[in-house]
Amino acid sequence: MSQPDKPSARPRLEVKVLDARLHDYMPNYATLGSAGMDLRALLEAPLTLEPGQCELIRTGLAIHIGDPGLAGLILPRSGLGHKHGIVLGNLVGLIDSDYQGELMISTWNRGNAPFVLEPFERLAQYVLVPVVQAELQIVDDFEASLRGAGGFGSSGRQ
Ligand SMILES: O=c1ccn([C@H]2C[C@H](O)[C@@H](COP(=O)(O)OP(=O)(O)OP(=O)(O)O)O2)c(=O)[nH]1
Ligand SMILES: [Mg+2]
Repeated sequence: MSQPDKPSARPRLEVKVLDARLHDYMPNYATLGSAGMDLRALLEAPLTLEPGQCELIRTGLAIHIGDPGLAGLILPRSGLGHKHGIVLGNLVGLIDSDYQGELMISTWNRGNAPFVLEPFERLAQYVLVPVVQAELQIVDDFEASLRGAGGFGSSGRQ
């Protein structure tokens, strides 16, 4: 594409700031091409996560997407996950378009060393994605496909 960094029209999402300190730390896209906005840990003091420990961490923000054609994803930050083993207890957070509560981050230390999470540290990222809702239609048989029911490595490894 000739202008890969050209910003496209952005949906406008309503956000409630549940803790006034967050006004100084509102999520944003770090670069024009960033897919996610970083979410910060709303903590009163540093929190030590022991190896294997998982805690639900507040973000202080509620985002109402309001459009069933969109959803939010909470994803780990790659640096925290790869270098420090700080990932999500639910692996991925899926935020429904009608959810109006506070965004919470299930924070899991899957590593071998304690990790100290600092107040307002960027902990995870929020990605807005398109969603298609489906209707299920019950049938007795499918029209045959090339793959059929083959899966889980049925095509080999090479
Ligand atoms: O990491 C997450 C995952 C979910 N949520 C919120 C938003 C989401 O819309 C709601 C419900 O999430 P989900 O449907 O994944 O959880 P559930 O266990 O099925 O709960 P529920 O019965 O409320 O749907 O919880 C978060 O704040 N953070
Ligand atoms: Mg659910």
